[in-house]
Amino acid sequence: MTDRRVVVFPSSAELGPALAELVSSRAEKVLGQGGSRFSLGLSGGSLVSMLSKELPALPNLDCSRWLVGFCDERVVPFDDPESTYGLYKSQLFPKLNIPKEHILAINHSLPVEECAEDYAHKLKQTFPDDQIPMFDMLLLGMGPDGHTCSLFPDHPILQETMKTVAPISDSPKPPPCRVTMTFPVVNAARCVVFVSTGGSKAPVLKQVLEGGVTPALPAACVSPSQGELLWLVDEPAAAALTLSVERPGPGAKL
Ligand SMILES: O=C(O)[C@H](O)[C@@H](O)[C@H](O)[C@H](O)COP(=O)(O)O
Repeated sequence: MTDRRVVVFPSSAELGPALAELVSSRAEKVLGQGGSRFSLGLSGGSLVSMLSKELPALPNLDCSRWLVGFCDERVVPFDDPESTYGLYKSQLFPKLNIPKEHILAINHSLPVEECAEDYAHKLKQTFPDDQIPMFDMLLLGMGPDGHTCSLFPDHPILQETMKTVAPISDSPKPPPCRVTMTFPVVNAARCVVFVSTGGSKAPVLKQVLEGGVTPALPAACVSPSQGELLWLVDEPAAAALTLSVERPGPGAKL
């Protein structure tokens, strides 16, 4: 059973710096324990602006041994405002010293099926010793329907067990063509961190964390088999929760 922590912050103004500190401290830990790199999976949504503001604000952050991939991606050109890679490329990457060749982007010019295969191949090459690519940390968001990555409720790819990356050409949320890590990859990660803020997430957060919905929503199926699971949320998102949560004081380390 995954050790799950639910950590509530007054608002995203307090959550953002704590998230950046968490990512940085886990990177230091992995690299300090002899790891040759720190592998991090990014998601889109509000994480883009939060990370772009808070990571560069950390003093002396050295990302030269970070390896960055994407938990899911929209199959659109990088200069399309819908491209998650494109957003990070303009907002975050110029502010960090991640070597360009350590950023795993999709090949958006391929048809969606081939794009998924190509991205799966890149993961295989990047994690040659892992049967399933094992990221040190994945950062995830959750939609109001309970989706995470591009794993949407009731979609057949929720059952995928063979592929590490799946194509989707009928996403209920536009754009329709996407590629996404599958549950086997998400649940192989050493640490998964969800970030969810705002009162519009309160009902779905309660369903995901406290159960009661059958079949379980995609975000509720994230349960790293050997890793940690953290939910970082703000008070408005946590408003309906009755389970016990952590409320760290200012500057507390996670
Ligand atoms: O590809 C997408 O459609 C989005 O990236 C989406 O999956 C997002 O991550 C969630 O909806 C959470 O969004 P927020 O971070 O804004 O809550």
